[in-house]
Amino acid sequence: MIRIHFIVNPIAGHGNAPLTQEELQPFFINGVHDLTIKVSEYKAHATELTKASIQEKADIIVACGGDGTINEVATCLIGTDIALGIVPMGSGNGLASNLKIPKKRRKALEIIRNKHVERMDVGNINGRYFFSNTGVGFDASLIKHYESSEKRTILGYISACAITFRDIEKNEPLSITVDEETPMINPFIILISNSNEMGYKLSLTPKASLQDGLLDVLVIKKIGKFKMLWLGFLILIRKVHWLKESKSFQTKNIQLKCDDSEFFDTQVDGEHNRIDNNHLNISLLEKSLCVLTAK
Ligand SMILES: Nc1ncnc2c1ncn2[C@@H]1O[C@H](COP(=O)(O)OP(=O)(O)OP(=O)(O)O)[C@@H](O)[C@H]1O
Repeated sequence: MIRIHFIVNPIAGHGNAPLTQEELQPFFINGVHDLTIKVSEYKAHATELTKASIQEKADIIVACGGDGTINEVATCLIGTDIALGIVPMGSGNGLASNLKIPKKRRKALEIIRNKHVERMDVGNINGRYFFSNTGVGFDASLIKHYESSEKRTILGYISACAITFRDIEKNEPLSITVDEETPMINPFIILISNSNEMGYKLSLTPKASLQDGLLDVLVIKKIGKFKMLWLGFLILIRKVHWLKESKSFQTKNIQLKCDDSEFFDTQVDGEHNRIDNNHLNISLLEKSLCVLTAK
């Protein structure tokens, strides 16, 4: 018997399409697959449910949600032989896109049934894991405002974007050093990515691979508002490297240091995460997660 546990985030992707036992059963075989559905009731609950599923000897644990849900589930599976399945139900679904797991539920469930396992790299930022990307600067501020608005809708996103733009000029100067290089004052973004997709088919690190043993880093120095509009356009056409204030490179390990603050506001797989340390150590665990993908 193959024990498959589905951990469902009911609010992911605005919670419009819950997953039910009736919907799942036709894709699996009675007597071969033993299905369990668990619903996450609050932030970080998916991690508790996954730990319980590991105790219950699940063979496959499926994260049903977006990158935040995947992060909570997959964090418990690192270094185990339990395969992570994904049913993309989030808004952006960055990691699922990189893994070519379609949003069409039937196709995503077929991938789980077919059980084709690959190993992928996992990032680590000061002890916390990330699977898609992490970063400081504009994206971290945007997500912080988005989460505090409590409106997980496109309007909430637009309003968070407007507040982040407005506040950019007001921010206290923060001097940030990347590795041992010259400090930068208020860099626009420092994005460290394992995946080539950020969600919504957007990418700031199109050359990133989940299996190359490397992190792809994008650093954009402080830029003015017109340059930000130009950057927005370059993101849409996947040509961020045309911006002369940008620098991209690959590495296994990167250190960030902030001289003017005792903490970093970061985003980790699209969720705000305050790290109470003025030093960030970001590294990679090669091929440490088993994930189900299309062949
Ligand atoms: N029942 C719940 N009520 C409120 N929040 C929840 C609940 N269950 C899970 N969460 C939280 O929901 C957050 C968002 O989840 P997730 O990232 O999967 O969806 P999304 O934001 O729609 O997708 P994406 O990240 O791909 O854009 C996660 O931080 C998770 O901890």
